[in-house]
Order: sequence, then C-alpha cells, then structure tokens
Amino acid sequence: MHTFRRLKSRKLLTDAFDLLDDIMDPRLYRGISSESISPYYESTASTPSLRAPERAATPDTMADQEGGNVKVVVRVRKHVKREIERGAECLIRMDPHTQRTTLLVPNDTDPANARSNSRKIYEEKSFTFDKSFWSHDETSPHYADQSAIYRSFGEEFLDHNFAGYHTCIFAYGQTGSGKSYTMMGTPDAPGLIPRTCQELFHRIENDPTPNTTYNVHVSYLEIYNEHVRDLLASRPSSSSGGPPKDPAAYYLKIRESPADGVYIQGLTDVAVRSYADISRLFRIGDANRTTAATKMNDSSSRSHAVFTIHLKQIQHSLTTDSVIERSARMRLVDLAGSERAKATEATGQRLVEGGKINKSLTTLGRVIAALADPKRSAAFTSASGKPGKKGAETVVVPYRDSVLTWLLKDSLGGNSKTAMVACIAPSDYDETLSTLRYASQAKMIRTRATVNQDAVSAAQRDAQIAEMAATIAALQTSFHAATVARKREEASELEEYQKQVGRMQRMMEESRLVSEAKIRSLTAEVEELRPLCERLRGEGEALRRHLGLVVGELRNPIVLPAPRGGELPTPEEMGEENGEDEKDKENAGDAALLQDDEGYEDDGEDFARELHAHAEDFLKEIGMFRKKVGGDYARFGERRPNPLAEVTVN
Ligand SMILES: Nc1ncnc2c1ncn2[C@@H]1O[C@H](COP(=O)(O)OP(=O)(O)OP(=O)(O)O)[C@@H](O)[C@H]1O
Repeated sequence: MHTFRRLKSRKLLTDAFDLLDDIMDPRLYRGISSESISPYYESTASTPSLRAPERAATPDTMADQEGGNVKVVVRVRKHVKREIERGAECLIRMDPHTQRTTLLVPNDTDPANARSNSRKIYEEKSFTFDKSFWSHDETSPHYADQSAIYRSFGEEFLDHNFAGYHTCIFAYGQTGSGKSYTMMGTPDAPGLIPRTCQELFHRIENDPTPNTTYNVHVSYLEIYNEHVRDLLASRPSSSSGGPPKDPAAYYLKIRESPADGVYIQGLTDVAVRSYADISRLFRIGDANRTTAATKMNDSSSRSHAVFTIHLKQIQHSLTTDSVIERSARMRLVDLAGSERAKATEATGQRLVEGGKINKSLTTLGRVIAALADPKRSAAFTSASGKPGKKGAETVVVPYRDSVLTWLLKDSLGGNSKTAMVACIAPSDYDETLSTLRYASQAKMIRTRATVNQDAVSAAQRDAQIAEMAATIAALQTSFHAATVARKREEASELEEYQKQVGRMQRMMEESRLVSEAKIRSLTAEVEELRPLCERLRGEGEALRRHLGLVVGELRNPIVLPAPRGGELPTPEEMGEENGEDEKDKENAGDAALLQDDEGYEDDGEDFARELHAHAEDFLKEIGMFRKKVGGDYARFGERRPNPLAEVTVN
C-alpha cells in the first residue's frame, strides 16, 4: 500500500512538472517577445547529465532515438538596404500554426523578379517544415529572433549531445540569405554557435553531481576552393608579411579510418575550459576565414566553415566503482551561399570561388537526393529497425565527390542527429524556390544516431590502465633504444665524415706536391730553352736584315758596261760613248736591265716571303709554348713569375 502511494505521488509530480514546463514555454505566448521572457543563456532544460543516463537506459526511448529524420527549419530574414532601395516586395508567407511556408508569385515591379523578360512560369508554392521562422518583420507577434531559434532546436540538440549523441546543424541558402547571421550572429545578437557554447559551459558549471568530469575540445576549419584549412592554426606568411605565396602549405588532408570515420589529419584541436576560451577561438577563426564583398553581400563567406565541439563526460560511480564515458560531437556548419554569377557580378577570383561553392553545393544536393531516396529509406526502416544491406547497396551516395560531403558523411547519413536551417531572402523567387526544394528533400533523410557510451567496470578500467601503462613502458623502452641507436648511427656517420675529410685533405696535398714538381720541371725546361730562343731571335733578326739588303740591292743594282775586246774601256772612251749615243744606249740598256731586274725582283720577293713565313711559324711555335707554360702556372696556382713571360719574340 505504501509503495503504491509512493508510485502514485511520483506520477502526479511528474505530470505536474510536465504541465509547468508547458505553461512556462515562451513559444506558446504570442505577442510576447521570447527575448523578454528569458535571456538566451537561461536554458529551460534541466541538467542533461542527470537525466541522460535514464534516457539512454530506457529501451523504448532508445528505440525512438535510434532512427530519425533530418530536422528541417526555414528562416526568412528581413529586407536589407539593397532590397529596400529597390523597393522589393516580400514573397514569403509563414503560418505559425501549421509551420507552412508559402512562396508567392512576384509582381512585375521588382526588377530582380521581373516576369516580363522571362518565359518562366511563376506559381505559388507551399512547403511544410519542422519549423518556419518568421524573422522578416520585428513588429510581428511571430517574429523569431536569435534566441527563439536557439531555444527551438539548438537547445534540444545540446540535450542530445549531453545524452551522448553526435549532432550536426548546418545552414543552407543562397548568398546573403542570413546563414552566417543565424549560425554565428553578431556581438549584439549572437547566433546558434555562441549560444550553444555558452549554454554548454553553463550546464557544465552548474552540474550538481561531483562525480562527473567534462572534457571539451573544439576545432574550426573552412573548406575553401575544395581545400581544408585550419582556422585555428597560425598561418605561415611570406617574408614580406603578406599571405604566403604557396597557400597549399597549410591545406590539410582528409582521411577515413574504420575506427575514427572521416577526420582531418593534423587539425588543431584545442581543449577549452570556459566560454571565454571559446570566444577567443571564435575571434581567431573568424579573422582567418575567407570572406569578401560581393554585389549580393558586403561580407560574403567564400568558404564552408565547420565548427566542431567534442564533449566527453566521464561519470564515476562510487558505489559500483565503474566509469561511464559518453562522447558526443557537435558539428555547426555555416555553408557558403549558392550564387549566380550574373547576380553577384563576380569576376576573377570571386568567380572561381563561386564556381567551387556551387559545385560542392550541387554535390551536397545529390547526396541529399540519394539519402532521401525511398529505396534507401526503406532499407533503413526494415522490420528489424536496422539498415538493410541490400537496399543500401542499390543507392550509391556520392559522398566523395566533394570535400564538404565527404567530411559531413557521418552527419548526413550516419551516426548523427542532424538539422538543416534553410535560410531564405524575402524577395528572390528563383533562389528561394530552389532552397525550399532542397530543404524539402533533406526532410526525407533518415540518420541512425546511437548513443556513444562506454560503461567500464572498475576491474576492466584497472586492466585498461595496466594495459596502457605496459604500452607506455614499451614505447619508452623502444624510444630509448631508438635514441641510443640514433646516437650510435650519428657517431658512425661522423666518423665516416671525418674519414672522408682526411682522405680529401691527403688527396689535395698529393696533388699540390705533383703540381710543384711539374712547375719545377717546366721552369728548368724553359731555362734550358732560353739560350736557344735568344739565338733563334738573333738569327731571325740577321735574316731579316739580310733580306732587306738583298731586296734593296735587287731594286737598285750597280750596272757595269761590258768590256770591248776583252779590255776595260778608258774613262774618256766611256765619256765619248756616253756623249755620242748616250741617250739611245742609256735607253736601250735601261729597258734590258728593267726586263732582267723584274725577274730578279720576283725571285727576291719569293725568297723574302718564304723567309717571312718561316719566321712567322717560328714565332707561332714560341707563342704556343709560352701559352702552355702560362696555362700550367695558372692550373697549379703557383705565383712565381712565368720564366717565359720575359721571352718576347718580334
Ligand atoms: N534574421 C536577420 N535579421 C536581421 N538581419 C539579418 C538577418 N539575417 C541576415 N541579416 C543580414 O543580412 C545580411 C546577409 O546575411 P549573412 O551574411 O548572414 O548572409 P549569408 O547567407 O551568410 O551570405 P553568404 O553566403 O554570402 O556568406 C547581413 O547584413 C546580415 O546582418
């Protein structure tokens, strides 16, 4: 009887608490700003670390949590300056009761949606989502501010993390539709990521159970032009202080292993102890993120940003001396916006970025389509509740076609509870229709979230610790052995090096000695040749002089008259003859002599030329010899004067 009363009163209490929860839920009050009811950091959830073990342990709740569709919410932002200036109309209607979002047919006044220039058919389209957030008009009673977004599903997802589930929230939408505003927000209106982190530490700090230890790690990366970049690592800069010439220097590799799934090799993973630690990392990461002004957005994200929080809870039970470890990973993704080059008027680098962004978003669309395929869904909801292998095989999911989908593989189709925030601009028919269709398809995806929990008894833990200690000892031993071996290796390398240096020195000394000997023998040879050279030079001079005389004599010969009757003529006779026929004879004799003289001259010049050629050859030989001796001097580095330098030959 006593037990029955106790159970009944516990049931009554639970009902009363549920009723109180409903009454206190600000979302049920229209016209009252949710912000005014509760500041964003005040959670309505009880400390999950207390209730999570109960949830995880209850079989029926487990069954409920294992399978689940991707949660899809849509948010429409208010008009921005550019839209107000062009007098854009709002094409979105949202029904807060049915969560229905309707896209209206634009009129022809807005040039961005002008129908007159297009043959497209514009129709009113309606979609129903898990939640439709009206953030267009602040004066509306249904206005959803940043706090309302967080409380609606951010808080619920944090509950899942404390329960040991991996989660992922990603914002999708065209450029300038409000993704970064929703995910990161501004200092005055923080978005989902800072609110989640603040609430995380709020819960940890207010956990009344002393036996739970929390371990929080965060990483922040961006996927830019299909490359992974660590946003928390200091980037190598060029010598001038600007961005490095080779940005590939800080691209990270994406890997996959059976134990860890998809992961980024070498990504900075920072342990954080408070919200202040995290907000410092936000500042570093946001400063490193690639953004640029485009025509559609003054600060457009040119990359997909992925902020990941790893939460580990280690609960130690004093009564059973056992340990429960629960690990959860929260992925908060701010995707780059889809964009049309015509609308953004992008050129150059912006155009390349836009192309890569669109390509990866198209792959994300194909992955979503494959995951949402009814054949695949049927396979996952087979009678056993387990994924049917046959069905899964028939649908190929192209995860590996882009870095984004490969990285989000687990979040999209695996062990994760996932939500998509579809952000829409209020006055862009085409882009909004495309986003709503995308979101509508994502609603059909089923993931297979499981609690990531390990229960370890004291004995098992002791065994694990002993095993780890043995591994560490073995590692230390092998490290020590490796160090000793390394040192030995280094010593033998040094010895070998010294040997080589000695060998080289010896060889240099030997070649120096050889050179000296060569120089000595060449000098002696030159000294020996010097008199010969002198003599030859003298002979050359004499020959030249002789030749000059011979040529001169031949040119101006001394002519003697021929003796008559064998006697020499008297001077008188010579004079008479000269006086009488002087002119004629002289002329005749001159002509004859000239004839002969010409013959002499030819012979003499030939002879002179021959002599000259000999002399030239001789000079050449001496010149070559001098060069050779000079070359040897240069080669052997001897600085003594070249003995042949002074031997000059004309
Ligand atoms: N709900 C909102 N309330 C008020 N202003 C908003 C809201 N959503 C977006 N904005 C404003 O709209 C502009 C564009 O938003 P945001 O930068 O978040 O777009 P985005 O989708 O991230 O764009 P991109 O893909 O180009 O990075 C910003 O000036 C932002 O402050």
